[in-house]
Amino acid sequence: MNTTHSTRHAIHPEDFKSYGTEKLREHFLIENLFQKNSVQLVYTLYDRLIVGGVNPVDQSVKLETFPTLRSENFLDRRELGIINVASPSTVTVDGEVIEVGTKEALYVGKGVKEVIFHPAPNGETRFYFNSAPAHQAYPTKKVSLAEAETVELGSLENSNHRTIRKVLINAVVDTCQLQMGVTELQPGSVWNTMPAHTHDRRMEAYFYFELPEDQVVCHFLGEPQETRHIFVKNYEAVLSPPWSIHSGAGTSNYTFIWGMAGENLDYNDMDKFPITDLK
Ligand SMILES: O=C(O)C(=O)C[C@H](O)C(=O)CO
Ligand SMILES: [Zn+2]
Repeated sequence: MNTTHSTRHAIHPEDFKSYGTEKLREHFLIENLFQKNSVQLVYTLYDRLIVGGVNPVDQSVKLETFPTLRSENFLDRRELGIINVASPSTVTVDGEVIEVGTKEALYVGKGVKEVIFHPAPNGETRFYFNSAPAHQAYPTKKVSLAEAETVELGSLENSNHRTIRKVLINAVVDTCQLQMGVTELQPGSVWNTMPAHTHDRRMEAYFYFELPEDQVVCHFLGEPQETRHIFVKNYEAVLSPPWSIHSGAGTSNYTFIWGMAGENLDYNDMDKFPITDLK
């Protein structure tokens, strides 16, 4: 088996308040997502979203089921959103070879039996993925950046000028509950998702990349009136329960992938907090 998996339990916001650095990192930070020729994944009990990474270097890597799922194939009861965060490469979905360029996305629906990730010719291959329980089979679809719903937010003056590309959202592709996108900070801008928000009906995971190796993002989480922070490095992810804000400030600009699952597919269903009310 080429898969390493672990489980993250859901945390009560009152308990969260007592957590120190080590516990916060243990429960919310996901490190080491890319290990040579393997799938690394975390099964969360936040809407049962799976956060994973695949790093095929010199051999193809198959997405295999694992004991927690108790299903014959990974996607027997799930859907999958993949985003390529390195060189252009290919993924085979039930025998069909699909080219996935850098930052392009691939939605794979429930019922697909075989997903195989292939190394890029230069060996620089990293696929990030999220998977959520699914109750309907929707077709597999590749989504290019040009097909994404794109919005520009923020300003250089407020250090938060960024481009949000909603690649896997219901205006672009049919999904059961998964939504994913790529947000790029412009040079000189370091703040994502400010004003910060929560969305009670969906959990979220943020995955940071294109962050220089010697730089970090200070990611904020917790209820808006009582926040905590985690320092995050390149290729690391942070879980955000529905009651938590998710926002970060980097020591440089960077890119991140957001992925959500839960009660609805309404990206705009979020409660924004005035910056001056955060504590
Ligand atoms: O920079 C941002 O703002 C975001 O990318 C926000 C995410 O899309 C998000 O949190 C959606 O709920
Ligand atoms: Zn959000």
